[in-house]
Amino acid sequence: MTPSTQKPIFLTQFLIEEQRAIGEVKPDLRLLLEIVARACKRISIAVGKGALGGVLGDAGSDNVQGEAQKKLDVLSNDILMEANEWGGHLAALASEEMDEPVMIPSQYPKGGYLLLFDPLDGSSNIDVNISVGTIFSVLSCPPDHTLTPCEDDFLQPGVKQVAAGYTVYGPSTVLVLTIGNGVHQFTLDRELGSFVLTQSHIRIPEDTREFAINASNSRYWEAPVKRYIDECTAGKDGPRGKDFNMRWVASMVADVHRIITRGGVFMYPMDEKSREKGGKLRLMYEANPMSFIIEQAGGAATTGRERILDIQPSKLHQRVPVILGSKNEVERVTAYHKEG
Ligand SMILES: O=P(O)(O)OC[C@H]1O[C@](O)(COP(=O)(O)O)[C@@H](O)[C@@H]1O
Ligand SMILES: [Mg+2]
Ligand SMILES: [Mg+2]
Repeated sequence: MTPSTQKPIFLTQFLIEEQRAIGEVKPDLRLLLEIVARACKRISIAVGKGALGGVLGDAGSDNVQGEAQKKLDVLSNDILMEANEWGGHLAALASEEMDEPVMIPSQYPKGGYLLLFDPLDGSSNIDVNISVGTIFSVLSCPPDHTLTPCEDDFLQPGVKQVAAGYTVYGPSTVLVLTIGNGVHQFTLDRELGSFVLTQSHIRIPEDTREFAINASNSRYWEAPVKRYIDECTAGKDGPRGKDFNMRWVASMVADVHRIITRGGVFMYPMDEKSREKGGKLRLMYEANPMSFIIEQAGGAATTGRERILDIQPSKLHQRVPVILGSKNEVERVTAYHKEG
Protein backbone atom coordinates (compact mmCIF):
# COMPACT_ATOMS: atom_id res chain seq x y z
CA MET A 1 0.00 0.00 0.00
CA THR A 2 1.56 3.37 -0.99
CA PRO A 3 -0.35 6.22 0.67
CA SER A 4 -0.12 9.16 -1.76
CA THR A 5 -3.13 11.50 -1.78
CA GLN A 6 -4.15 10.30 1.67
CA LYS A 7 -3.54 12.38 4.79
CA PRO A 8 0.06 11.86 5.95
CA ILE A 9 0.44 9.13 8.57
CA PHE A 10 3.18 10.11 11.02
CA LEU A 11 5.34 7.58 12.88
CA THR A 12 3.63 8.24 16.24
CA GLN A 13 0.18 7.75 14.74
CA PHE A 14 1.29 4.58 12.96
CA LEU A 15 2.66 3.12 16.22
CA ILE A 16 -0.56 3.97 18.08
CA GLU A 17 -2.60 2.23 15.36
CA GLU A 18 -0.25 -0.78 15.52
CA GLN A 19 -0.72 -0.78 19.31
CA ARG A 20 -4.48 -0.94 18.77
CA ALA A 21 -4.21 -3.47 15.91
CA ILE A 22 -1.79 -6.00 17.41
CA GLY A 23 -1.58 -4.82 21.03
CA GLU A 24 2.17 -5.57 20.92
CA VAL A 25 3.43 -2.00 20.99
CA LYS A 26 3.66 -1.08 24.64
CA PRO A 27 3.78 2.70 25.34
CA ASP A 28 7.43 2.38 26.42
CA LEU A 29 8.36 0.73 23.12
CA ARG A 30 6.53 3.42 21.20
CA LEU A 31 8.37 6.09 23.18
CA LEU A 32 11.70 4.33 22.51
CA LEU A 33 11.06 4.19 18.74
CA GLU A 34 9.99 7.83 18.63
CA ILE A 35 13.12 8.87 20.54
CA VAL A 36 15.39 6.86 18.21
CA ALA A 37 13.62 8.42 15.18
CA ARG A 38 14.12 11.90 16.63
CA ALA A 39 17.82 11.18 17.18
CA CYS A 40 18.08 10.01 13.55
CA LYS A 41 16.57 13.31 12.43
CA ARG A 42 19.40 15.13 14.25
CA ILE A 43 22.00 12.81 12.69
CA SER A 44 20.41 13.38 9.25
CA ILE A 45 20.88 17.16 9.72
CA ALA A 46 24.53 16.70 10.76
CA VAL A 47 25.26 14.33 7.83
CA GLY A 48 23.51 16.76 5.45
CA LYS A 49 25.82 19.60 6.50
CA GLY A 50 28.90 17.65 5.37
CA ALA A 51 32.02 19.84 5.11
CA LEU A 52 29.99 22.92 6.09
CA GLY A 53 29.28 21.36 9.48
CA GLY A 54 32.87 20.32 10.11
CA VAL A 55 31.71 16.72 10.57
CA LEU A 56 33.89 15.06 7.95
CA GLY A 57 37.18 13.30 8.61
CA ASP A 58 38.69 11.24 11.39
CA ALA A 59 37.97 11.74 15.09
CA GLY A 60 41.55 10.78 15.98
CA SER A 61 40.44 7.83 18.15
CA ASP A 62 39.87 4.07 17.65
CA ASN A 63 36.84 2.02 18.72
CA VAL A 64 36.68 -1.41 20.38
CA GLN A 65 36.88 -2.98 16.90
CA GLY A 66 40.30 -1.38 16.44
CA GLU A 67 38.87 0.82 13.66
CA ALA A 68 39.67 4.53 13.33
CA GLN A 69 36.56 6.42 14.34
CA LYS A 70 35.16 9.09 12.06
CA LYS A 71 33.90 12.35 13.61
CA LEU A 72 30.39 11.33 12.52
CA ASP A 73 30.72 7.94 14.23
CA VAL A 74 31.38 9.75 17.51
CA LEU A 75 28.79 12.51 16.94
CA SER A 76 26.04 10.04 15.96
CA ASN A 77 26.86 7.92 19.00
CA ASP A 78 26.65 10.98 21.29
CA ILE A 79 23.32 12.03 19.76
CA LEU A 80 21.78 8.57 20.31
CA MET A 81 23.21 8.35 23.83
CA GLU A 82 21.91 11.78 24.88
CA ALA A 83 18.49 11.15 23.38
CA ASN A 84 17.98 7.82 25.12
CA GLU A 85 19.56 7.95 28.53
CA TRP A 86 16.91 9.98 30.37
CA GLY A 87 13.74 8.56 28.78
CA GLY A 88 12.59 6.02 31.34
CA HIS A 89 12.09 3.36 28.63
CA LEU A 90 15.51 1.71 28.81
CA ALA A 91 17.52 -0.36 31.27
CA ALA A 92 20.74 -0.09 29.27
CA LEU A 93 22.17 0.49 25.80
CA ALA A 94 25.11 -0.71 23.74
CA SER A 95 26.84 0.64 20.66
CA GLU A 96 29.40 -0.34 18.03
CA GLU A 97 31.39 2.68 19.21
CA MET A 98 31.46 1.80 22.93
CA ASP A 99 33.43 -1.08 24.47
CA GLU A 100 30.93 -1.83 27.25
CA PRO A 101 27.16 -1.49 27.55
CA VAL A 102 26.02 1.72 29.27
CA MET A 103 23.60 1.38 32.16
CA ILE A 104 21.00 4.16 32.50
CA PRO A 105 22.38 6.56 35.17
CA SER A 106 20.84 6.07 38.61
CA GLN A 107 19.20 9.53 38.65
CA TYR A 108 17.01 8.59 35.68
CA PRO A 109 13.96 6.29 35.70
CA LYS A 110 14.60 2.82 34.24
CA GLY A 111 12.55 0.97 31.63
CA GLY A 112 12.28 -2.61 30.43
CA TYR A 113 14.17 -2.42 27.15
CA LEU A 114 17.75 -2.84 25.93
CA LEU A 115 18.79 -0.80 22.88
CA LEU A 116 21.72 -1.73 20.61
CA PHE A 117 22.89 0.41 17.70
CA ASP A 118 25.43 1.00 14.98
CA PRO A 119 25.25 4.79 15.16
CA LEU A 120 26.82 5.39 11.76
CA ASP A 121 26.97 2.53 9.28
CA GLY A 122 29.07 2.83 6.14
CA SER A 123 31.75 4.99 7.77
CA SER A 124 34.14 4.55 4.84
CA ASN A 125 31.64 6.47 2.68
CA ILE A 126 31.19 9.52 4.95
CA ASP A 127 33.91 11.69 3.39
CA VAL A 128 32.87 10.85 -0.18
CA ASN A 129 29.20 11.83 0.22
CA ILE A 130 27.73 8.35 -0.34
CA SER A 131 24.70 7.14 1.64
CA VAL A 132 25.34 6.10 5.23
CA GLY A 133 22.91 5.16 8.00
CA THR A 134 22.03 4.08 11.53
CA ILE A 135 20.99 0.52 12.49
CA PHE A 136 19.22 -0.40 15.75
CA SER A 137 17.85 -3.42 17.59
CA VAL A 138 15.56 -3.60 20.65
CA LEU A 139 15.48 -6.44 23.19
CA SER A 140 13.55 -6.87 26.44
CA CYS A 141 15.62 -6.75 29.61
CA PRO A 142 15.01 -9.71 31.96
CA PRO A 143 12.42 -8.20 34.39
CA ASP A 144 14.49 -8.87 37.51
CA HIS A 145 17.52 -7.13 35.96
CA THR A 146 16.05 -3.77 34.88
CA LEU A 147 17.69 -1.98 37.81
CA THR A 148 21.03 -3.76 37.48
CA PRO A 149 21.38 -4.91 33.87
CA CYS A 150 24.64 -6.49 32.74
CA GLU A 151 26.31 -7.42 29.41
CA ASP A 152 24.89 -10.97 29.56
CA ASP A 153 21.36 -9.57 29.42
CA PHE A 154 22.13 -8.36 25.88
CA LEU A 155 23.32 -11.77 24.69
CA GLN A 156 19.93 -12.94 23.41
CA PRO A 157 19.38 -14.63 20.02
CA GLY A 158 17.97 -12.41 17.26
CA VAL A 159 14.57 -14.12 17.44
CA LYS A 160 14.10 -12.33 20.78
CA GLN A 161 14.19 -8.86 19.20
CA VAL A 162 10.99 -6.87 19.84
CA ALA A 163 11.84 -4.24 17.21
CA ALA A 164 14.55 -3.40 14.69
CA GLY A 165 15.17 -0.67 12.16
CA TYR A 166 17.58 1.32 10.10
CA THR A 167 17.73 4.85 8.78
CA VAL A 168 19.43 5.68 5.49
CA TYR A 169 20.87 9.19 5.13
CA GLY A 170 20.79 9.45 1.36
CA PRO A 171 19.16 11.84 -1.11
CA SER A 172 16.18 11.44 1.21
CA THR A 173 16.23 10.20 4.79
CA VAL A 174 14.28 6.97 5.13
CA LEU A 175 13.50 4.99 8.28
CA VAL A 176 12.61 1.30 7.84
CA LEU A 177 11.10 -0.45 10.83
CA THR A 178 9.64 -3.73 12.10
CA ILE A 179 7.96 -4.52 15.40
CA GLY A 180 7.24 -8.07 14.30
CA ASN A 181 4.19 -7.21 12.20
CA GLY A 182 5.71 -6.64 8.76
CA VAL A 183 8.15 -4.00 7.51
CA HIS A 184 7.22 -0.35 7.11
CA GLN A 185 9.01 2.61 5.56
CA PHE A 186 8.86 6.25 6.68
CA THR A 187 10.37 9.19 4.81
CA LEU A 188 11.55 12.30 6.65
CA ASP A 189 9.52 15.31 5.53
CA ARG A 190 12.17 17.98 6.04
CA GLU A 191 9.60 20.83 6.03
CA LEU A 192 7.43 19.21 8.67
CA GLY A 193 10.42 17.67 10.44
CA SER A 194 8.47 14.41 10.78
CA PHE A 195 8.74 10.86 9.52
CA VAL A 196 5.73 10.10 7.28
CA LEU A 197 4.61 6.58 6.33
CA THR A 198 5.45 6.01 2.65
CA GLN A 199 5.21 2.23 2.36
CA SER A 200 3.80 -0.50 4.59
CA HIS A 201 3.94 -4.29 4.66
CA ILE A 202 6.90 -4.32 2.25
CA ARG A 203 7.63 -7.68 0.57
CA ILE A 204 10.96 -8.70 -1.02
CA PRO A 205 10.75 -10.66 -4.32
CA GLU A 206 11.83 -14.28 -3.74
CA ASP A 207 13.95 -14.30 -6.89
CA THR A 208 16.47 -11.73 -8.11
CA ARG A 209 19.18 -11.07 -10.72
CA GLU A 210 21.22 -8.75 -8.48
CA PHE A 211 23.95 -9.67 -6.02
CA ALA A 212 26.05 -7.48 -3.72
CA ILE A 213 29.49 -8.57 -2.49
CA ASN A 214 32.93 -6.95 -2.19
CA ALA A 215 34.52 -8.76 -5.16
CA SER A 216 38.00 -7.58 -4.20
CA ASN A 217 37.90 -10.30 -1.51
CA SER A 218 37.23 -13.10 -4.03
CA ARG A 219 40.64 -14.77 -3.46
CA TYR A 220 39.66 -15.24 0.22
CA TRP A 221 36.19 -16.69 -0.41
CA GLU A 222 35.17 -20.25 0.49
CA ALA A 223 34.30 -22.64 -2.36
CA PRO A 224 30.46 -22.37 -2.00
CA VAL A 225 30.60 -18.56 -2.40
CA LYS A 226 33.08 -18.76 -5.27
CA ARG A 227 30.76 -21.26 -7.01
CA TYR A 228 27.67 -19.07 -6.47
CA ILE A 229 29.33 -15.88 -7.77
CA ASP A 230 30.96 -17.70 -10.71
CA GLU A 231 27.56 -19.07 -11.72
CA CYS A 232 25.97 -15.61 -11.47
CA THR A 233 28.73 -13.97 -13.53
CA ALA A 234 28.56 -16.79 -16.11
CA GLY A 235 25.18 -15.31 -17.00
CA LYS A 236 22.59 -16.78 -19.39
CA ASP A 237 25.08 -19.13 -21.06
CA GLY A 238 25.99 -20.52 -17.63
CA PRO A 239 24.21 -22.95 -15.24
CA ARG A 240 21.81 -20.22 -14.01
CA GLY A 241 20.58 -19.48 -17.57
CA LYS A 242 20.09 -15.79 -16.80
CA ASP A 243 22.25 -12.66 -16.54
CA PHE A 244 22.96 -11.13 -13.12
CA ASN A 245 24.00 -7.57 -12.19
CA MET A 246 26.29 -6.55 -9.32
CA ARG A 247 26.05 -3.67 -6.88
CA TRP A 248 28.26 -2.82 -3.84
CA VAL A 249 27.78 0.50 -2.03
CA ALA A 250 29.95 -0.57 0.96
CA SER A 251 27.30 0.83 3.31
CA MET A 252 25.30 -2.16 4.59
CA VAL A 253 22.23 0.07 5.18
CA ALA A 254 22.23 1.25 1.57
CA ASP A 255 22.83 -2.23 0.13
CA VAL A 256 20.06 -3.69 2.33
CA HIS A 257 17.68 -0.82 1.55
CA ARG A 258 18.10 -1.55 -2.18
CA ILE A 259 17.15 -5.17 -1.45
CA ILE A 260 14.13 -4.10 0.64
CA THR A 261 13.10 -1.89 -2.30
CA ARG A 262 13.67 -4.21 -5.31
CA GLY A 263 15.16 -7.51 -4.09
CA GLY A 264 18.68 -8.86 -4.34
CA VAL A 265 21.17 -10.81 -2.25
CA PHE A 266 23.75 -9.19 0.04
CA MET A 267 26.81 -11.15 1.06
CA TYR A 268 29.65 -10.52 3.48
CA PRO A 269 30.53 -14.20 3.81
CA MET A 270 33.12 -15.96 5.90
CA ASP A 271 36.51 -15.64 4.19
CA GLU A 272 40.18 -16.24 4.98
CA LYS A 273 40.71 -12.52 5.69
CA SER A 274 38.12 -12.33 8.48
CA ARG A 275 38.02 -15.98 9.65
CA GLU A 276 39.97 -15.24 12.85
CA LYS A 277 37.47 -12.55 13.83
CA GLY A 278 34.50 -14.77 12.91
CA GLY A 279 33.47 -12.53 9.98
CA LYS A 280 33.34 -8.82 9.11
CA LEU A 281 29.90 -7.60 10.23
CA ARG A 282 28.68 -7.46 13.85
CA LEU A 283 25.91 -9.80 15.01
CA MET A 284 24.14 -7.66 17.64
CA TYR A 285 23.71 -4.32 15.86
CA GLU A 286 24.17 -5.12 12.15
CA ALA A 287 23.32 -8.78 11.31
CA ASN A 288 20.46 -9.36 13.81
CA PRO A 289 18.41 -6.20 13.15
CA MET A 290 18.85 -6.52 9.36
CA SER A 291 17.94 -10.24 9.46
CA PHE A 292 14.76 -9.51 11.47
CA ILE A 293 13.72 -6.88 8.89
CA ILE A 294 14.59 -9.10 5.91
CA GLU A 295 12.67 -12.09 7.30
CA GLN A 296 9.66 -9.91 8.17
CA ALA A 297 9.64 -8.82 4.50
CA GLY A 298 9.62 -12.42 3.26
CA GLY A 299 13.38 -12.80 2.69
CA ALA A 300 15.97 -15.04 4.37
CA ALA A 301 19.21 -14.45 6.32
CA THR A 302 21.92 -17.03 7.09
CA THR A 303 25.64 -17.24 7.81
CA GLY A 304 25.80 -19.76 4.92
CA ARG A 305 25.50 -22.48 7.52
CA GLU A 306 22.78 -21.39 9.98
CA ARG A 307 19.86 -18.96 10.35
CA ILE A 308 21.33 -15.74 11.78
CA LEU A 309 18.37 -15.09 14.12
CA ASP A 310 18.94 -18.49 15.83
CA ILE A 311 22.57 -17.75 16.80
CA GLN A 312 23.16 -17.67 20.57
CA PRO A 313 25.48 -14.64 21.00
CA SER A 314 28.61 -15.08 23.12
CA LYS A 315 30.04 -11.52 22.96
CA LEU A 316 28.59 -8.03 22.52
CA HIS A 317 30.81 -7.13 19.54
CA GLN A 318 30.77 -10.63 18.01
CA ARG A 319 31.16 -10.83 14.20
CA VAL A 320 29.39 -13.27 11.86
CA PRO A 321 29.22 -14.06 8.12
CA VAL A 322 26.11 -12.54 6.52
CA ILE A 323 24.11 -13.72 3.50
CA LEU A 324 20.66 -12.14 3.26
CA GLY A 325 17.94 -11.02 0.87
CA SER A 326 15.71 -12.70 -1.71
CA LYS A 327 14.68 -16.06 -0.24
CA ASN A 328 15.45 -18.40 -3.15
CA GLU A 329 18.96 -17.00 -3.68
CA VAL A 330 19.88 -17.12 0.01
CA GLU A 331 18.60 -20.71 0.16
CA ARG A 332 20.68 -21.59 -2.92
CA VAL A 333 23.93 -20.18 -1.44
CA THR A 334 23.16 -21.92 1.88
CA ALA A 335 22.52 -25.21 0.05
CA TYR A 336 25.92 -24.86 -1.68
CA HIS A 337 27.52 -24.59 1.80
CA LYS A 338 25.72 -27.78 2.88
CA GLU A 339 26.93 -29.58 -0.25
CA GLY A 340 30.44 -28.47 0.86
O1 LIG B 1 34.92 -1.88 3.02
P1 LIG B 1 34.21 -3.17 2.74
O2 LIG B 1 35.06 -4.38 2.95
O3 LIG B 1 33.56 -3.17 1.43
O4 LIG B 1 33.08 -3.30 3.88
C1 LIG B 1 31.92 -2.55 3.82
C2 LIG B 1 31.06 -2.95 4.99
O5 LIG B 1 31.62 -2.44 6.18
C3 LIG B 1 30.70 -1.57 6.84
O6 LIG B 1 30.99 -0.26 6.49
C4 LIG B 1 30.89 -1.81 8.33
O7 LIG B 1 30.06 -0.97 9.08
P2 LIG B 1 30.59 0.36 9.84
O8 LIG B 1 30.81 1.39 8.81
O9 LIG B 1 29.47 0.65 10.75
O10 LIG B 1 31.83 -0.01 10.59
C5 LIG B 1 29.33 -1.99 6.30
O11 LIG B 1 28.40 -0.95 6.29
C6 LIG B 1 29.66 -2.39 4.87
O12 LIG B 1 28.75 -3.34 4.36
MG1 LIG C 1 28.08 -0.87 10.37
MG1 LIG D 1 29.28 2.00 12.29
